[in-house]
Amino acid sequence: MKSAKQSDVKDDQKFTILLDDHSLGSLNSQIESFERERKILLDLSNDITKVREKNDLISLFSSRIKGLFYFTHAIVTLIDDQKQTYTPFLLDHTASPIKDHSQYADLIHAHFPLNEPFINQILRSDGPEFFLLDQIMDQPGSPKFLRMNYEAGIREILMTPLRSKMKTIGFLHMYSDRKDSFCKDFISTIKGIAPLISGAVSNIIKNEEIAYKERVNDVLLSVSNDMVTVRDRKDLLKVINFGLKKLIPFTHSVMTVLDESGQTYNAFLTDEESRPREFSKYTEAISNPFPVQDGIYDVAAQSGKPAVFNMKSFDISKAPLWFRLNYVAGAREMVIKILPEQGTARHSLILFANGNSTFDEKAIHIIERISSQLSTAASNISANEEILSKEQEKSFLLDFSQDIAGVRTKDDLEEAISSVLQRVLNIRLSMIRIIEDDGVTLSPYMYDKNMFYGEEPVFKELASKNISIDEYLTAKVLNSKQPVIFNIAEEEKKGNSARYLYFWKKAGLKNAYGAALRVGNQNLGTLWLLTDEVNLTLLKGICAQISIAISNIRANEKVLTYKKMLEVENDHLKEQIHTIYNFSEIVGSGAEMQKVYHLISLVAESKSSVLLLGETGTGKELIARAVHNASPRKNKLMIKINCAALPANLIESELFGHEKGAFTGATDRRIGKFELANNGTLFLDEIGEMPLEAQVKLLRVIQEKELERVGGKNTISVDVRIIAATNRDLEEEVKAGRFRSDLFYRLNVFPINLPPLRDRLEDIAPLANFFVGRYSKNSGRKVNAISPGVIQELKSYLWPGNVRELEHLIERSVLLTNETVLREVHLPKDRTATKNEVVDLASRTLEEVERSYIIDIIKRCSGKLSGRGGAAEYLDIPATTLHSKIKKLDIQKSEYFSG
Ligand SMILES: Nc1ncnc2c1ncn2[C@@H]1O[C@H](COP(=O)(O)OP(=O)(O)OP(=O)(O)O)[C@@H](O)[C@H]1O
Repeated sequence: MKSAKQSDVKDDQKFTILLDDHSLGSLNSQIESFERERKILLDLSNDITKVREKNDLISLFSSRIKGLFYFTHAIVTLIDDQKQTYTPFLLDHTASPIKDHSQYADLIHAHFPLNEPFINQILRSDGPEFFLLDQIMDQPGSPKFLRMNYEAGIREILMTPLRSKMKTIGFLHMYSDRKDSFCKDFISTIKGIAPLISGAVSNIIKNEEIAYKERVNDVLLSVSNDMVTVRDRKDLLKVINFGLKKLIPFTHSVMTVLDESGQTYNAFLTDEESRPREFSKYTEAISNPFPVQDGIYDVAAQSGKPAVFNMKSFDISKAPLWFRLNYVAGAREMVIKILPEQGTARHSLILFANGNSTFDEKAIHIIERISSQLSTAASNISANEEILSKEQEKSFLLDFSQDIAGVRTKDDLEEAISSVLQRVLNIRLSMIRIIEDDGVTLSPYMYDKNMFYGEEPVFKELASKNISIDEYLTAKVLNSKQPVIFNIAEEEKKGNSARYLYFWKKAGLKNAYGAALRVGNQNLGTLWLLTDEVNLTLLKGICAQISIAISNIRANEKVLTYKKMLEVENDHLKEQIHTIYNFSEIVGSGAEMQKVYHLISLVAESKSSVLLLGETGTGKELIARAVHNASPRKNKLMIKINCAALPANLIESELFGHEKGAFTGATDRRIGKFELANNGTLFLDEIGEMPLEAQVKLLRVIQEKELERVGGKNTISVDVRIIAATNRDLEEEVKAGRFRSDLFYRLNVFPINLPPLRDRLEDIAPLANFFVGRYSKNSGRKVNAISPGVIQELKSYLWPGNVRELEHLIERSVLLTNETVLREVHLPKDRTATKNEVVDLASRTLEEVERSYIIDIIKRCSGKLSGRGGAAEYLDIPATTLHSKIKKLDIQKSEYFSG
């Protein structure tokens, strides 16, 4: 290497040559050369004062020097003390042979390390240093621009340190493509010019600094003015993009806000310029919360200063989603500033850049200066938004409460809910469940039938089931004061209530919200909504309104049901009054009836089922009423069902009631007889006529003491005492398969047989007198007695229709008489034996039949054998014949006077 120092000529040496040579010619030429140099320097210093564009300095310098010496181009680089690098500062692009090189653009912004032999040599030197490129360009640490220039034909370089106030501020690089360009004079000229260039460069730097500061101040002032007028997020974004971007060349920005717990942060402001917007996961990235402990946010929070990140140095697979998306979109550097705390919200500003070193000292300083204003603006926006949303909430809840106030029925409520939740808030109602009276089960109350299109039947089936208050999700909701958010995917992972989750998932929404419906502190039920996002305060308000509405509707329904029940009860009471009026007395004190009374007294107090057996008209209903009236249930209703008169298709609904819409024609809810008889007595008349199918259901209710209304979902407990009656032989019916044996045994707990009237001869006269009293009073007649002849006639009749037949006969006869004594009754002509008797006859001998028949007739004739109304007349045989038969058949008086 040829040292620049070797060709350096000292001033005192120049003087020696002048004295030694005494050559005027040479002196003159030197003077000329000095003159030329002086002029060039003078011109240059004049030019420099006129420089407007900083690069003009280098072009002017080059053109002036080129008037004296040959070289290709020159540049000035500046030292960055902090980074210990130097970087191009003044460039003469047109003259540069590498201006078309693909790396030229990068090169002119590059920073080259100071700490390498080539530069160290220049730093140590007090003047220009000359180098041959081929000797230095491949040295370790040599800057790459040397080789690039060499490849473009450059062979020599003259490097001159530029110094200001004893400090090296940069270098003047001069290049030449010819050998030996940098002669002694050239070097000496450059050495002379160097202070001038240094001065000019430092002036440029100073000016640039001043201009930059002014610009920063101007921009920050206008940003700060704009910031005052910021009302919403959009305004703020504009200020950042149009203001801040004038000072920092970032590509796009994001602002985040910390959640209340301080554990996660969310996007607060997103930039239209953001390229990740084009990615499908963008929405997820800007709506999801991210944990603060992600190695980015927490690092920035700890540093307190704007933290610059080289995005390349991150393990992308582990970085948060927003980071990944930005990286994929081309961002390589970012800076995060956690803005100073204002109120409760803590915002952060994130700026992205595609290249490196965008966020330098200056950028960081600007971010610092703007951060407090930015934070105030963001906090104001948050506060404004909160006020606005509170106002919206209030007016929304007011509207909703007005809608709800008008709600009277479930249908109204459904309409109000769907119009508000779905149409206004885009929330789907999954289900409302109500806690039943038992306090432990929840039954479905309302759900969106169209929600699970295509799978309605499966959903309906699932939704129609009762669930326990201990069910995992339900219990969580009922025990929480706030609505509970369930992330569907997470719940699914946990494996909870998988079938519901399946449907929730089908709705395509991320979250399910469960809220307890409450009135006061009382849990009423649960409300399930499907939505991705909902304002929890609003949801609480909605729940409160819905709770009140449901409790009103339910109260209303209860009142209506109660009213209906009262109406029905009223009908029954009227009937009962009528019945009591009719049957206030059971007439008959004969031995047979005494047995019956005894049995009634034994069973009445208990809850046992009673089975009343006896022919038609024997007074079974009367006895049933007597049992009820003698029981502790006497103040409740005795409800009668005539099983023979029930239409087959309505038996169930009659017994157990039905819900509205349970079947065609069920336009209203109906309370069944069982429910009506709750705590009272159910009298099942003509039980033997009940169809088998209904017998099964009856048995179930009697056994389980609970029922379900037709079309209903809830079981209703009932406490009912059963009294059944039949004139059929139930055992025979069981044998014939027409009556279920299990039901028979259930009913036959305490059978009471009512005697036929023909076996109660002693009761005939009191009964007849009783009916005469009743019907003469009812019809306004004055009949007050019955002739003995009529009594005799009545006793001798077989009474297939029993007491009822007697009653009707007397009623008719009273109407037909004008006298005060009933002297005539119109008994049917056919007085043949009843069917039972015929059956009976078959098993006995003729003599036995004759004997019992004669005793029976004498009994009916009250022991009178001959004369009018006597047994002989009735038997249509002479009295003497009767006497001989009595003798022959050994009939004792005690037999026909026995009672
Ligand atoms: N001991 C009695 N005292 C007064 N009236 C009676 C007596 N027994 C029956 N009656 C009257 O006879 C009529 C028929 O009685 P009830 O309807 O109780 O008979 P039943 O056995 O239930 O008949 P069915 O089997 O046909 O239903 C009623 O009007 C009832 O008032």
